[in-house]
Amino acid sequence: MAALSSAQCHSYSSNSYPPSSSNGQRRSHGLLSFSSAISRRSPPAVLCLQQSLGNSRSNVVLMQDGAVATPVNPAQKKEATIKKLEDGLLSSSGISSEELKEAAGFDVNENESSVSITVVGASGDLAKKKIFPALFALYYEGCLPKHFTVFGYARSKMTDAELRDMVSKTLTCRIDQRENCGEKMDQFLKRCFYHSGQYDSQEHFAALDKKLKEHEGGRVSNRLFYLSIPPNIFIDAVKCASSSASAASGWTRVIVEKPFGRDSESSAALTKALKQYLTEDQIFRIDHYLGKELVENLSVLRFSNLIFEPLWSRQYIRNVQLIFSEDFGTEGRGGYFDNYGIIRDIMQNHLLQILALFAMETPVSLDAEDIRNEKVKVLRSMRTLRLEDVVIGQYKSHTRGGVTHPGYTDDKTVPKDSVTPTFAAAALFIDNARWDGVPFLMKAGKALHNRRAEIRVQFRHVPGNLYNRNIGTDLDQATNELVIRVQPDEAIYLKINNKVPGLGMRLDRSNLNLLYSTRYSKEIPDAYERLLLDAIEGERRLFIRSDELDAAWSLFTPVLKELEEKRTIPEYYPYGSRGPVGAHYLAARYKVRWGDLGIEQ
Ligand SMILES: NC(=O)C1=CN([C@@H]2O[C@H](COP(=O)(O)OP(=O)(O)OC[C@H]3O[C@@H](n4cnc5c(N)ncnc54)[C@H](OP(=O)(O)O)[C@@H]3O)[C@@H](O)[C@H]2O)C=CC1
Ligand SMILES: O=C1O[C@H](COP(=O)(O)O)[C@@H](O)[C@H](O)[C@H]1O
Repeated sequence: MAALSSAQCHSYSSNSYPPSSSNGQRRSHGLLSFSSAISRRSPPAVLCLQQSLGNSRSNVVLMQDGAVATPVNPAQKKEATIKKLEDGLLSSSGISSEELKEAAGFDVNENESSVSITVVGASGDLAKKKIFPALFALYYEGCLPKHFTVFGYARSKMTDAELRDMVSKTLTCRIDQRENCGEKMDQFLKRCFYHSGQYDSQEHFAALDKKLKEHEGGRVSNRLFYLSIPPNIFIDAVKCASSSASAASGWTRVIVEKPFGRDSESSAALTKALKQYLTEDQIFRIDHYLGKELVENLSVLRFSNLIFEPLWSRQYIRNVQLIFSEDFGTEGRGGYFDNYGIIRDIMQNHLLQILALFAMETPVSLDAEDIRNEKVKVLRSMRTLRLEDVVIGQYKSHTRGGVTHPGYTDDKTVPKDSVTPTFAAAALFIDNARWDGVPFLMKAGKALHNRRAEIRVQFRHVPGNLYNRNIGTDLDQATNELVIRVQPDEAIYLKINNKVPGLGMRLDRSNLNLLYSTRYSKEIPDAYERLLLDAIEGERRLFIRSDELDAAWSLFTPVLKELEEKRTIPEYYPYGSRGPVGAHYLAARYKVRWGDLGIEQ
C-alpha cells in the first residue's frame, strides 16, 4: 500500500538510523511516519508541513506521462524543507529542530545507533531460501543502515566462516546478475556472524547478547529477531531472546513466521504467550503475501483511480475469486503440511489477507493502524465458513510423459491414511452493505497444472445491453473481468468487449493489459525484502495485528474442526491436473464460473 513505486531504496528508518546513501532515494515510509507523527501535533504545524511537502502523504510525484517518480534527492529536499521550516515556523510552534528531524525519519544520533538482525533458525530452509537472500538484496540496494550486523542463531554447530559459506552458496537472488554483485556480497558476508545455541537457553541467548554488544560498539542498539523456526519452539525462543538478548537502549522487534496456531484456541494461546514477553508493537507477524508487489498495489489501484472505486461493490461486482495454485507438491515439507493442510497453509492467511485488503472500506489514512482497523472490520463482517461451502481434495500419483509424480501420501513423512487436504475451494460472504450477497470464492491447491496466484473480479452483466445479439447466448462470458495476477508474470488486465475491426458488427473479448515486464524495466523485489525493511523501519502496515488474526481464525476454525472430526475424505485429483471437479459444482451453486479455466495470456 505504500504509494511509492518500488524505487531503489537507499532508505533510512523513521526513527532509528540515517540515510544510508548519499543519493538518498527512499521509500515513502519516512514521510508516512513523518506526516503521521506530525499530525499528532498542533494543527497549524500540520498544515504548514503538509503544504510544504505538497500536501502529500508520501514523496510520490505523478509525472506528466503518468509515471510515478520520487524527487531526485528526497533527502536533500527534505533537509531544505526542514531548513525553511526552521527559519519560519519552528520558533512559534514549539517544535524543536531535533524533534522535527526525528519525526521526518532523520536519526538525530546518526552515528550512535545500530541494527542487529538475528535469524533464529539460521540453518533452516526459510533462512537459506528467503531471509539471507532478502537481507543481501537490501544491503545491495543500500537499504540497510550504516551500522548493521546479521547474526545466525541455531543449534547446529557452525563457525562464522561456515555460516558465510552456507549463505553465499544459497544467495541466489534477483541481484545475482547485477554490477559488483560479488564485491557487495563479500562486504555483506563480512557483516554476517553465527552463534550456536539452544532455543530454550537463557544462557545461550545471554552469550549472543554479549556478542551483539561487541558489534554494536556502544551505539544505541536496535535488535530484530526473525523467528525462522518451527512453531513449537517460538515461545521458548521469544522468552530467552526477550529476557537475555533484548536491546538495552533501542528497540527490540520480533518477526514471527506462520503458522500462528492451528485454530482459534491455539492462536489465542500463542498470542497470550508472546505477550508475556513482548508488547503487540514488538510483534511482527509476517504474511509474505502482503509483501508481494501486486498485493501492495491493490490499494493504489483501488483508491487512486476514480474508475475503480465507484464500481467496487455488490452493485457492479458479481463475484470475486482468489486463486492460488502450485505445480509442485509438498515435497520436503510433508511433515509440517500434514498437521496444517491447505486451508491453514494458504487460505486462512494469504488469501484471506488479500480478500480483506480488497474488500475493506477506505481507511482514514495510510497509517498502519488505520489500515488494520479496516481490515479487522471487514473480517468481522464475514460469515463463518460452513462445511457445505467447502470442497477439499488431495493429489494422487500420476504418470505423464513417462514421468511418475508421487501422490501426497507417498511422502515418507505423511501417514499413509492421511486425509489432509492439499486442495480446497470455499465460498465466503461479507455481510455488510457493500458486499451483501457477493460470493468471494477461494481456491488453493498444490500439485496442480500451473503455478499462479491471482485475484479475479467478475462484473455484472450490462443491463439492456444493445449488443446482446452480437455477444451470443453466454452472457457470463461477455461480462467484464478484472484480473490482478500476483505471480508469476505480474499483470493487471481488464477483459472488455470490443468490436472486431471490419465492416460487420462482430464483438470479441480483448484485454486492456498492463503487463509489468513490458511496462517497467525494474525488477520486482522479493516480498521478504519489503517486509524485512518494514520491520527494521517499524512500519507495521503489512504485518498482522492480533485482532486481525483472531477474526481470521474464527472464520475458519469451525469448519476445520468439523472436517477433522468427521475425517472427511478429500476428492482425489491427479498430480498436475486442474484439481477436483467439486470446485466447479461449488462455484456453480453460486452461479459462478471460475475465471482461470481458459487459456490466458
Ligand atoms: N520453508 C518455507 O518455505 C516456509 C516456512 N515458514 C515457516 O518458517 C519457519 C521456519 O521454516 P523452515 O526454515 O522451513 O523450518 P526448518 O524445519 O528448516 O527449521 C528451521 C531450523 O529450526 C531448527 N529446528 C527444526 N526442527 C526443530 C525442532 N523440532 N526443535 C528444535 N529446533 C528445530 C533447525 O535448526 P537447528 O537444528 O540447527 O537448531 C532448523 O534448521 C516455520 O515456522 C515455518 O512454518 C513459512 C512459510 C514458508
Ligand atoms: O506460505 C507458504 O507459501 C508458499 C508459497 O509462497 P510463494 O511466495 O512461493 O507463492 C507455499 O509453497 C507454502 O506451502 C506456504 O507455507
